[in-house]
Amino acid sequence: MVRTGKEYLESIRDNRSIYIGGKRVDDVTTHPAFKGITQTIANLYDIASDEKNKMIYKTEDGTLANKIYMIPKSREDLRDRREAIKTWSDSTYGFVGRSPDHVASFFAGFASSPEVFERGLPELKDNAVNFYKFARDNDLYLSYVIIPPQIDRSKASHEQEEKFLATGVYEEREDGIVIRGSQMLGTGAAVSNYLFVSCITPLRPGDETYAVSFVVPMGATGLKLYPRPSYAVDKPSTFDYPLSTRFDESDALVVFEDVFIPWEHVFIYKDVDLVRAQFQDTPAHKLGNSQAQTRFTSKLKFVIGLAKKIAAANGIDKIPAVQEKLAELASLAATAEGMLLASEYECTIDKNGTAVPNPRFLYGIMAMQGELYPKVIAIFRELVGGGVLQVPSSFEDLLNPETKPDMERYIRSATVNYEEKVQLFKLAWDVIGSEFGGRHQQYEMFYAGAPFVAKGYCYRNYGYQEAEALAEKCLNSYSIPKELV
Ligand SMILES: Cc1cc2nc3c(=O)[nH]c(=O)nc-3n(C[C@H](O)[C@H](O)[C@H](O)COP(=O)(O)OP(=O)(O)OC[C@H]3O[C@@H](n4cnc5c(N)ncnc54)[C@H](O)[C@@H]3O)c2cc1C
Repeated sequence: MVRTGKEYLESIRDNRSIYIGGKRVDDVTTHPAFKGITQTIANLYDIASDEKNKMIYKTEDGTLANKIYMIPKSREDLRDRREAIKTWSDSTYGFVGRSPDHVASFFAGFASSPEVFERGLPELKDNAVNFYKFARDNDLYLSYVIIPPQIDRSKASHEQEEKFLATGVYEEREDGIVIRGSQMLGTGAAVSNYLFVSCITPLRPGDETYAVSFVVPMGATGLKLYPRPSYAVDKPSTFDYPLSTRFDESDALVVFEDVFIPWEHVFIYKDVDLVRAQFQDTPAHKLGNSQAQTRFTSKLKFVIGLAKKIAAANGIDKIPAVQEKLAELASLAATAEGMLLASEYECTIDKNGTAVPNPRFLYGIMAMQGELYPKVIAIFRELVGGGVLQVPSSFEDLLNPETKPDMERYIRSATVNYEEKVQLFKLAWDVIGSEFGGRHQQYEMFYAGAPFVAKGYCYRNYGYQEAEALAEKCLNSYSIPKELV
């Protein structure tokens, strides 16, 4: 089944506990902090359920599902899956990081490797695959929190001041477990159906209480979300803040106040090594991050397109020095896209027959992302100049008969009229200068772990043998001369 937007909106009216501005949110689909993003996600589901967008596939079990859940079996499948993901990311211009395709990709990776979960408790071994099928066949929106809260990073979870600061097992019962503690950072969690909870940060011996992996419906009793301030509220209009008002997916601290999780929703129980293995010994992390790079590629293209249009509007695009800056932007975007395509072209087929993106290129671009995106934004910032601030406070100044003539006369452009100019520059500000834009720099630097973590993936996955063999070959091709000259 592939859901429509309306079905998605109905599915998230479940009395979930979200606190914002000191109050509990009544209905996430109508609250001003979430209305924009829920409409955006609903639109994604409408796109996917429309056959002409080619986002539906036949699963291994003969059901019809959204391609975001596909387990790719070949390079062609990877391409097909990427094109589906791109259809979504182009529709949000890459500004919704944790759209439903992100965690769905992780679950496709889990389900492709059932033998990894067989290493754990026998009674739990089928749960990840069963939940994958349930999520796939109901086209669910999954989000995740897989990082312990930022308290004292020099200490393991079991060494913190209190036992249940990070999410852990408080009680084991016959029918399931009781979870207490908190986890960060639930992007999109407020508007998703289920939350996947685990820990991707390396756990240490003694951390067994925290070495779990499970899912929980967003409406579960005791599950509480504390989102950061919304960037969508109090904005005059979408014309004034085109991205903030529609794509603010929200990030939230998640608190578990003794939340009951039935065994069928538990995939890993008190197993430090298996918690690591679910991400690294299955294709989950690679499929999830190839989704992320597809989205990132859409975003870079969008920013570069906007930069080009703004340069033309200001009549600076004919200046060779400006063309050089536009070329620098283009080369950065082409590098990211090229690495994504290379990871697909150079994929490998694992022992389960799953096509896995090549980690050399996938983690190669992820390791650069923390510097690449801020660099793109810095160049864009330089190109737009003060134009982003030489705009009226709201669209109403373009309509008011007292102010409109001044707008028409003084907000001019080499190539576009005053309305188009204001529209262009307000969009640019939402990329580089609004709170939403600032959060996006933080997002691109941290969503897959801190920059040193992303570089660690690159270090471990480059495959230095080939490079070292070349260096060795060169070293062996000469030696100290036998005689003095
Ligand atoms: C906008 C946004 C959205 C996010 N969405 C999600 C989400 O949906 N789900 C989720 O689970 N997580 C999410 N995250 C959380 C993200 O995964 C974490 O921010 C990330 O793992 C880094 O952890 P941290 O923020 O605690 O940084 P820390 O680990 O505290 O690191 C901060 C800085 O400390 C320094 N540092 C710390 N340790 C070391 C070290 N060992 N060596 C060298 N330097 C070090 C580095 O300079 C590092 O950049 C999101 C983060 C952001 C910013």
